[in-house]
Amino acid sequence: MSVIAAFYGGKSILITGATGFMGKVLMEKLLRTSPDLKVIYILVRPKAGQSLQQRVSQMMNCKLFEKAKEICPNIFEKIRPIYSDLTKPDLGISKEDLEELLTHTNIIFHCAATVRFDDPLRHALQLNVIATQQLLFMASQMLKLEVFIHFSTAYSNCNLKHIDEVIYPCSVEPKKLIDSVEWLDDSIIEEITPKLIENRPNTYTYTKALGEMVVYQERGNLNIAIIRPSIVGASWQEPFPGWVDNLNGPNGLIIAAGKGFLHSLKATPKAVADVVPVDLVINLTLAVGWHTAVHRPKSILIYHCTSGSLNPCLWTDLGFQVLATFEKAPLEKAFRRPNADFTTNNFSTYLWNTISHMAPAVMYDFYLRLTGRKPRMAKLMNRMLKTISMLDYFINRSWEWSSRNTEMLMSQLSNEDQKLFDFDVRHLNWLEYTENYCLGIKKYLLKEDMAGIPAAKRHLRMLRNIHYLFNTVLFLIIWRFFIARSQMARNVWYFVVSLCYKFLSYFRASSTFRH
Ligand SMILES: CCCCCCCCCCCCCCCCCCCC(=O)SCCNC(=O)CCNC(=O)[C@H](O)C(C)(C)COP(=O)(O)OP(=O)(O)OC[C@H]1O[C@@H](n2cnc3c(N)ncnc32)[C@H](O)[C@@H]1OP(=O)(O)O
Ligand SMILES: NC(=O)C1=CN([C@@H]2O[C@H](COP(=O)(O)OP(=O)(O)OC[C@H]3O[C@@H](n4cnc5c(N)ncnc54)[C@H](OP(=O)(O)O)[C@@H]3O)[C@@H](O)[C@H]2O)C=CC1
Repeated sequence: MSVIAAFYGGKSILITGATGFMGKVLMEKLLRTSPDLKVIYILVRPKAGQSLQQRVSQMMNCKLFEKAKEICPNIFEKIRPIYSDLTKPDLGISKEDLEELLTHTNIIFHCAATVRFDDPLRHALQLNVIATQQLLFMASQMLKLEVFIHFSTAYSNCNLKHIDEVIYPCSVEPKKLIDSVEWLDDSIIEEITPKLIENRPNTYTYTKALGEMVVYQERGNLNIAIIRPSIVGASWQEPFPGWVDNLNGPNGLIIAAGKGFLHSLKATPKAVADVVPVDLVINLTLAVGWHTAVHRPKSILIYHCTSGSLNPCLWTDLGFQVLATFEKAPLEKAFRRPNADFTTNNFSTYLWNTISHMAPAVMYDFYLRLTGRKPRMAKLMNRMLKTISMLDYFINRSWEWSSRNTEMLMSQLSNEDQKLFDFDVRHLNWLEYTENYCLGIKKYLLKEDMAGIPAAKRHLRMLRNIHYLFNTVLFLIIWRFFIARSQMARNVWYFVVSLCYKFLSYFRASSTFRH
């Protein structure tokens, strides 16, 4: 019997961010491996015109939960959605719901956050810091709470090269900042944001660092652990390979490469793609929850969940594996043939952005206009270039994360738990993982049918022919232009034509001779 699975049996578990990428996988694994858990409270806000119940049933009816439903048939009874908006006072939770949570909750997994890189500081602070503070306050009143697991990111201290499993001090006290933004005007906050985040690239990494500090300062007697994953990618094995449902991290650019939008990307040749599969992160999280509750460490332990030091994969290798997969299983309705390369300096990046991104988009928009349709490609390209500029910082640098706590935990698991909750990234085969990742994007994110692959391949062949035709016509036009204007070009042209003629005559003569 798995010790970890048994630990979650009979427990009342509170998850924030359960409708997010990691939250769903966490919930799925809990229901599949500990179907005898008592209840999972999930804090949800209504969204896109859907009520709480509608959102939750739509989520639970997705393919991700199919296996869990077989093992835990009464899955809907195990989930108790609770209305909450984390940006509201007291997290927007009603008095009755709060009472229930305070009385019953045994375990908290705090996943909710804004992960946008361009969020205004006020909003990022509200979700990643103030909501965490409020949740800690609520946790401190819980009668049966055994453990509080906080999700941070390995990049919360990306201003450092080597990052240890410790909480680093922030230059501004989180509480002082929270007080200040209450009365500061939005325009002033925007002005001081670059000064506050200093050498971090965005408000996300900055507020995640502040969030950790708040956890440390307001820990009281709570039994807390912090998980710091790097870039979380599609599932590796569970509940099936390749599951992914959003455009974050590398996903958007993988699609852009597969659809033929992305043709060049600046990446330092030796920079490591520190991607970790979502199921591996969740396995570590559940192991940490068990360990922290049972062993009650004296201080807050931080667990890095990264791949670079134990099983590194470079962005360049990952990129070429992505292209190789889309060669075998192309995405439907590609704009151009997937054929991308990495650039290493700003000049070549600018050049290729102009030639292979903006120029085809502008030409295609011209064609759309000519055929009476609305141009849209240049807008899409600009959006992709904006995304690339936001991710540039992470693709062109490498970090070292120590992982002593994660390794210590691995050594404490039983043989069965090491298999059921495998978080050893050394077991990952990158080639196989990347292939499943791309196929997962095709199937689960873009909802493309694998039966459409022959048609997608035909479409790519047609694009290749258009490409050759276009290049030939372009060459002839340019050449005609030169010939008309320069004697030198005409001389070269006559020389080449006479050479070809002599070559052909020689071949014809030698083949006649042989017969
Ligand atoms: C040469 C071969 C290449 C082969 C491929 C190689 C791939 C290499 C990829 C390298 C990626 C490196 C990634 C590093 C990430 C480090 C992460 C640190 C880890 C974390 O802790 S947090 C989790 C990560 N968080 C994110 O990734 C969020 C990033 N996104 C944003 O902040 C915003 O979305 C962004 C980029 C600022 C764009 O904002 P905006 O322009 O306002 O657009 P919207 O988000 O509102 O969306 C509008 C529209 O675009 C679609 N969308 C959203 N995101 C993407 C995306 N990444 N790519 C493409 N399209 C995207 C979205 O669905 C919307 O569509 P609509 O139809 O609704 O308009
Ligand atoms: N994905 C990654 O690559 C990494 C993620 N992390 C961390 O892991 C955690 C989970 O990330 P991930 O699952 O990817 O993020 P998602 O963006 O997929 O999910 C965020 C979750 O937070 C919820 N949320 C956001 N705002 C509110 C609000 N105002 N009220 C209530 N709920 C809200 C969202 O709810 P709704 O559905 O209503 O929007 C959603 O459930 C985060 O803490 C993140 O910092 C760390 C490293 C890497």
